[in-house]
Amino acid sequence: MSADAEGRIRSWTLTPSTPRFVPPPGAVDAHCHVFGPADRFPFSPKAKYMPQDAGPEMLFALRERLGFSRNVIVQASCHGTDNRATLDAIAKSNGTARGVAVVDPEIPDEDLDALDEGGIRGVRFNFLKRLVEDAPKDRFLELSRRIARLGWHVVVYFEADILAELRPFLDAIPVPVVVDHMGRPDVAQGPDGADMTALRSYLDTRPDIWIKTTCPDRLDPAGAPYDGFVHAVRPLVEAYSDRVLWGTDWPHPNMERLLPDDGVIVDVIPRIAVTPELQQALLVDNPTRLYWHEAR
Ligand SMILES: O=C(O)c1cc(C(=O)O)oc(=O)c1
Repeated sequence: MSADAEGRIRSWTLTPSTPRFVPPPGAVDAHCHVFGPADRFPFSPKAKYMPQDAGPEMLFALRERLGFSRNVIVQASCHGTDNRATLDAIAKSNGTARGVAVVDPEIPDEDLDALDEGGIRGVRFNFLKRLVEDAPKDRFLELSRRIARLGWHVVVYFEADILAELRPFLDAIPVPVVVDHMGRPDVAQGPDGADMTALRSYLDTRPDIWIKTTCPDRLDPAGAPYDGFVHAVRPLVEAYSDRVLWGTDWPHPNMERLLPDDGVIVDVIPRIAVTPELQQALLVDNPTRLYWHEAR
């Protein structure tokens, strides 16, 4: 594990390998984060982990190395509801990054407008108890109604064992829903296992539910080259090709014990999206529709 003198943890590899796969022009890393820099953007007092700085310069250098053109920066839980680090990274991107915020559900409309101006296109609701203290469903629902006027969506992060319990809440969300890391299915169950079956039946209820086919490193206990992840996820990419997204998840919050290699993670893409058409949808067309829709 890599911790510095202050106990701040590094969860990313400093020298990722260069992937063999070359993403199509305009490819979007649609799930990544920034941490700090903490001297300008301190972490939340409620943060469940204290990472080393991983700011926009590092993110954009990685993007270059991996062959991507754009980023969607998702507010990390360690920054709580203070979105300044995410907004700062978007502002430094010259229009090549958009973001997803975490906000207090009672945020005033003017503050939502300011976030929209700063490149935010959705809000994230996190249901992982190891990351956040509470997830007030009623207040989240009210907020999801209020963001409809902005054309935003909701991003939800939950684990497979609570999908059934969350269904009434999820079904009531009146804007598009993006499911982080596919709702963390047990990929070892395979493509027809209970978790994937439950996810598919949720996806089949509405055409505006999207999934991020991300995090082989988190979801495949067998590790690289992530054969179990590929086996379980490839059929999903094929069945829902117009509503799948992909991202590195850099700087891989809480993955300090395994330090995922981003180059290896990128090389999973052509194994889950096996044709140029599927790759174009996953990496370019779908994220453009969701995050750069005004530019079409
Ligand atoms: O599984 C995680 O630990 C994790 C944490 C965060 C976050 O802290 O925001 O974001 C993610 O996408 C995944």
